[in-house]
Amino acid sequence: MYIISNHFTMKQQNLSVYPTYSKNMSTMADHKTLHIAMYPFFAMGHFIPFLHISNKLAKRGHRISFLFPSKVLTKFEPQNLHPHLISFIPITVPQVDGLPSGAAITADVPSSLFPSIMTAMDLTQPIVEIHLRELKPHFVFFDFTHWMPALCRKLDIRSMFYVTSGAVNVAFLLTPEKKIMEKDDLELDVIMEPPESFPPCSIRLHAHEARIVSNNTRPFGVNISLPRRLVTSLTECDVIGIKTCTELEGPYCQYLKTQYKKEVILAGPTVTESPNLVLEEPFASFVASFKPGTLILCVLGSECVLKKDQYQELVLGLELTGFPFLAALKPPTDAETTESALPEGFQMRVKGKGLVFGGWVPQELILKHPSVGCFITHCGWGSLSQSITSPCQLVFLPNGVDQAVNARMFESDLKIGVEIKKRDDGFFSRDEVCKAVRAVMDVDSQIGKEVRANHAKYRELLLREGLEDSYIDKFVQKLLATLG
Ligand SMILES: C[C@@H]1O[C@H](OP(=O)(O)OP(=O)(O)OC[C@H]2O[C@@H](n3ccc(=O)[nH]c3=O)[C@H](O)[C@@H]2O)[C@H](O)[C@H](O)[C@H]1O
Repeated sequence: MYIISNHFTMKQQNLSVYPTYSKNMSTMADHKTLHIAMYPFFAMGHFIPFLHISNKLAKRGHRISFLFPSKVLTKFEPQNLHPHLISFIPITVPQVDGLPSGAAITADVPSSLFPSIMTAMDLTQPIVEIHLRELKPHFVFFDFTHWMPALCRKLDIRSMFYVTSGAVNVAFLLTPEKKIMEKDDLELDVIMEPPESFPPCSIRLHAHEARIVSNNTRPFGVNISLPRRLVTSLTECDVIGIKTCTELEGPYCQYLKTQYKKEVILAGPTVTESPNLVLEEPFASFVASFKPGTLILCVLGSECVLKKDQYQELVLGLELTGFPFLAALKPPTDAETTESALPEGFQMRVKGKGLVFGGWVPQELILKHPSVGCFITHCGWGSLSQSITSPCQLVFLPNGVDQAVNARMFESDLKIGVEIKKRDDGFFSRDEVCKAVRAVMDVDSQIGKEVRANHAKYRELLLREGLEDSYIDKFVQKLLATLG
């Protein structure tokens, strides 16, 4: 049972935040200018891609009303490149029993509390309805709020499930053919293998990853598991949008279109036009102190928190490589601080050539720095999108199951990087960390040459002049076509 500590009425919702543009901007008569409301799951890995697409659409004159939990709204203002077209609408999120006060997004809590973040978001449904009735957008872009399509139908608004995690993992795990909805106790080998009519690939899940999927039946938010929530969203939305491109995931997008019998619109790789920010201290001088192409950057997304033993294997593996490194790792679940989590004497040994940072680092900016020679990523789609267009070598260390599917595709299909090998129980050692890094950093080895050549090919493909624009233009045309 969840305690809702605030009762919301129209007057309590600060409706004066709406942009002062004339209402008829969103009349159907004017088909050239769309008005889109955005409401992504309360997580950095969702906010960031929704903001990217908002900037791309606003650049073409479309209006965006971005609904944000009031507590985090100001954090994103610097990334609003078109404030005259993108309005941030603060949403007062009910306090949920068990969530630390002040916690608003997944990055604020351990993964065990992610379901409560979802519950808080589910409880905003009445507030969201009030705003949508007032805003009257053409579309709502959403992802984890499976109740959004029904709410939109009631208000004569179109709904798009905007998938920020890439297509392959949704296609591998969440289609009717996979039957993940029907049976909670799917056999492991059914989960490990691609569905029957899945595009040819060498993607397979390991047993320890399949066990995570088969156990994923607990409620994620109010009375529904995450898989059921996502399949419901995919089934009931009017149109599916995906932050990807055919050059990377064409066959999987086609498969999703066949499975869900609806339009699948691709936004392209949406390489970010990050505001021209400059790398600041303490990172700027540390990163600049190394020769080009020698620094290992290790960032495991906004949510991953390792256990202390894995945390230590990872940092000791970085030390073993002999390369300088910068690792952004949240302190492990069973340790209070970074200092107490690091192995005895480690910080003295690596002083000046290794830095373990316990908080948020400007990943995109650091990735652009010439010192960076290798990026160890957890394979969240946002980080993978950035990694493909970066010149450095890639090592994959997936944490979640969708990240594991992404890692398999990038290593065994695209062949642009190497995944750190894990034991059958999912544990990885310092030696495996070192082996994977050295493999991609060795310009003379067969694997080193192969990943460099393939990575360069995809990087050139995705950075091709006009590619981004052609995807977004087509994206808008298909949105307009959906309005009929
Ligand atoms: C869709 C969902 O995104 C989630 O988000 P998560 O944050 O883990 O990963 P990214 O998508 O890489 O998003 C992370 C985003 O945060 C940025 N960043 C992160 C850490 C840091 O210290 N500094 C940064 O700048 C990074 O550059 C990227 O833009 C999960 O992956 C989930 O598997 C996936 O389905």
